[in-house]
Amino acid sequence: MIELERVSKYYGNRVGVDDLNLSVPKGQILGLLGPNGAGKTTTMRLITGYLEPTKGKITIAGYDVVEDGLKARRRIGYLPENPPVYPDMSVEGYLTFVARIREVPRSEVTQAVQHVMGRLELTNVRKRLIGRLSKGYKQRVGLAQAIVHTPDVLVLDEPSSGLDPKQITEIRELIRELGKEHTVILSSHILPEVSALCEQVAIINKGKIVAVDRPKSLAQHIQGSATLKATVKGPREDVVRTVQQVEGVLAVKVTKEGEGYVSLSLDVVKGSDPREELFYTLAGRDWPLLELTRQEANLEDVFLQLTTEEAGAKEGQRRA
Ligand SMILES: Nc1ncnc2c1ncn2[C@@H]1O[C@H](COP(=O)(O)OP(=O)(O)OP(=O)(O)O)[C@@H](O)[C@H]1O
Repeated sequence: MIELERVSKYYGNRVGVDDLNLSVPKGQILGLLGPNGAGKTTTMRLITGYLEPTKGKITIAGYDVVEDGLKARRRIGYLPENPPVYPDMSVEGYLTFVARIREVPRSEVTQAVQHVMGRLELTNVRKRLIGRLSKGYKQRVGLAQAIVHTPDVLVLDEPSSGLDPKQITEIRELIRELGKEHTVILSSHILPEVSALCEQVAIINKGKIVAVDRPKSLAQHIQGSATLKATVKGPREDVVRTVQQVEGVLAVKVTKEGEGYVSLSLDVVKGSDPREELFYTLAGRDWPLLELTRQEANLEDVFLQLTTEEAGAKEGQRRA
């Protein structure tokens, strides 16, 4: 339903996105995850035809967004990061206006607006001015304007930004519902959001897609390279030096230090489990091990590993 082939967008000589390939099949919810400035908004604007790619090809339901712009755009509903809502219009008035712009046939406008207001639970506030609504309701209006012309594809840029936790839960529930009927691509820098909603995640960093997979599989990629958390009663420097020498331990970081004890976070070699050796080594030095836990990698670790230069370099060294 959404295809990007070798798409680049440069702003002058500045890279917005570089050589992106992405394919979202019908009915899927794909999350585009990346830190600030990674290129998420640029990707969204390219897909929706608001920006033209410098290079490459984008198609929506088979229509090229540049050559067949109108046909492609009819199939897209877009919720920008800051939706241009009109504060002085009523909810119903605004949605009617959008339905006309989006070329809903005249005879169907009223029904389309009623339907979408029902769907997003806006019927009770239909006469209210948008400017007087809470941020959560404004976001519902934003979603309503995106679906009023029943598009195949929904493009949602940071749909929960600026919402409180209760509103976030509500918006997520709505997006999950919408995902049953639409193909959705949403951008976010919030990991739990992406893991909770999306079947596929594309991680974008510095304009490039660095990984695409199911959230679970992404985490499994680096599983085995789990971290150990240990608290040891003993002198800081000696403990760190000794632990560093245990086979399978890659790096040691002190996370906390108290009177006579030290807490450590240990990176370990993929697939190895140095816990036993660690126990005997510390016992041999008469340093009681107060705590030892193993933490499997999660999506957050993958994200950090793929988007942090320092971590990336470290991973490179490990592989080498
Ligand atoms: N109109 C523009 N002119 C010049 N550079 C731009 C423009 N828009 C974006 N960029 C640059 O392109 C890169 C990608 O920006 P983009 O807004 O797509 O990132 P993002 O992932 O959406 O970030 P955020 O989460 O902060 O919104 C950044 O380096 C940004 O500075």
